Amino acid sequence: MKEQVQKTFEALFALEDIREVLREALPTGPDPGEEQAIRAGVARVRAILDDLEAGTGSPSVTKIAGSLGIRNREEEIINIQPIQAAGRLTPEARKALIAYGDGYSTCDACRKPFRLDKITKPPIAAFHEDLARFLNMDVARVVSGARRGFQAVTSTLVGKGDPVIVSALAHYTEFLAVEGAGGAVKEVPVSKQNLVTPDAVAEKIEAVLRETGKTPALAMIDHVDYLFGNVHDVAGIGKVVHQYDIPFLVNGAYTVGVMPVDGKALGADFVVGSGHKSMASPAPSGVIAATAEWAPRVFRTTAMTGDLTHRKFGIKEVEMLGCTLMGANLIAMIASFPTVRERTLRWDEEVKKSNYFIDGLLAIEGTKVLSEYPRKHTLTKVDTTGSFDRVASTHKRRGFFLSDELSRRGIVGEFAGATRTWKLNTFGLSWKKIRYLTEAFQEIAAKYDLPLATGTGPA
Ligand SMILES: Cc1ncc(COP(=O)(O)O)c(C=O)c1O
Repeated sequence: MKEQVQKTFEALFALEDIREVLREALPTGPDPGEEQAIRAGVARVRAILDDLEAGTGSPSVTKIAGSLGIRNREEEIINIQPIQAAGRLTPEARKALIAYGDGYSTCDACRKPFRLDKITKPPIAAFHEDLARFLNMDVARVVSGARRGFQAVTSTLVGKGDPVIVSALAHYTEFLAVEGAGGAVKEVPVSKQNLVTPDAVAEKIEAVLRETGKTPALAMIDHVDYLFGNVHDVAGIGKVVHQYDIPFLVNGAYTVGVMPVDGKALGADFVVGSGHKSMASPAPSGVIAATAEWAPRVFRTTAMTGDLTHRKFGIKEVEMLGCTLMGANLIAMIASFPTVRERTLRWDEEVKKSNYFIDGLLAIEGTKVLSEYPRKHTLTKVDTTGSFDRVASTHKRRGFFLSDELSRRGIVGEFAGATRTWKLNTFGLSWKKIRYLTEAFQEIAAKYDLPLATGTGPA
């Protein structure tokens, strides 16, 4: 059924393509080139059909999305929204959403042993193995968001009153996961550069030991934090926490799916990633991976039986509530995976683009970068109080003037009216778009007489 629906969609869009091609190819009036034009048209139609048959082809997802009233935003605009950048879907994922939208669409061929990660058709089992390999971990599961990964680990390892090490830049969902398990967060302060250092982690552990007499049940550190997009020395921190025999969770919400992440090299016992944030997947989706040492605990199967019926559910994993990411979200995640895996290898280029843009922004006098600089990530916090915000104070649109100017140039994603200290993300923008973006900001600066400085560094 699913395949039929997809085929019908494709056929419809192919027809539309054909019509467009013919419209272009056929001249409106009598024309000596008519026959040639028709031939060219037919050749293009044939190419479209060939593509279709080969499954490589052109029934563009933009059109599918368009027919459903969904705009394919990124084709028309430049989006610098800080948290969406690496979650945007691939065309393959968009197709998968349509084909697998029905409820339990992934479960048609669920056979013994009845569990999502064991399904071979579609190849969900193989995807789990790919995911573990991708992160250089031993076992992986999909979850509905990074937060459910944190929760699985805290619920397994953290008991009432247990201290848990997090950083002062930890995401709120880590706090909630600790709270849900009855634990107590112990925050590691950050350095002047807003970095979490191994030394600071060691000091905090010592302080916790002194104050509570307890070894922390878990350390959870964000590989890249959500506030500054700074890259923290998680490998160094991993070494420290292991000296105290504390299990270590690396929160890769901003790294898994955009840059290479080698869990074992980081000393991670658990790596958690966010599908909708960084793996070109729909929300909610995410991943949790564990080492062979910890997997049996966090992915333990149920021992529960019914007291009346004595039913058993053997293979179902307690923390995963049996099965997790069923249906379209999972298949879309799988559909994006080849692209995601490949793009992590081009991370250096993403960082170069990020620095190119930030340098261009810093060239506008009064602008500062609050994140570490040069940039090591594409998520950056900037301070434009001394530049664009000076214009806002006298402009009749106040703080909205910058958003107005940007949207006139096809740039969206900043929080309109909240552009004093603010975050943006350049991930996935082509060099052409990066240059355009840089010029657009400088053009706006020039329009309002904000001078361009040379050799500007960070704050
Ligand atoms: C650093 C960080 N960790 C975790 C999360 C939660 O991720 P998810 O929405 O996948 O649960 C977010 C995003 O909201 C985040 O920015």
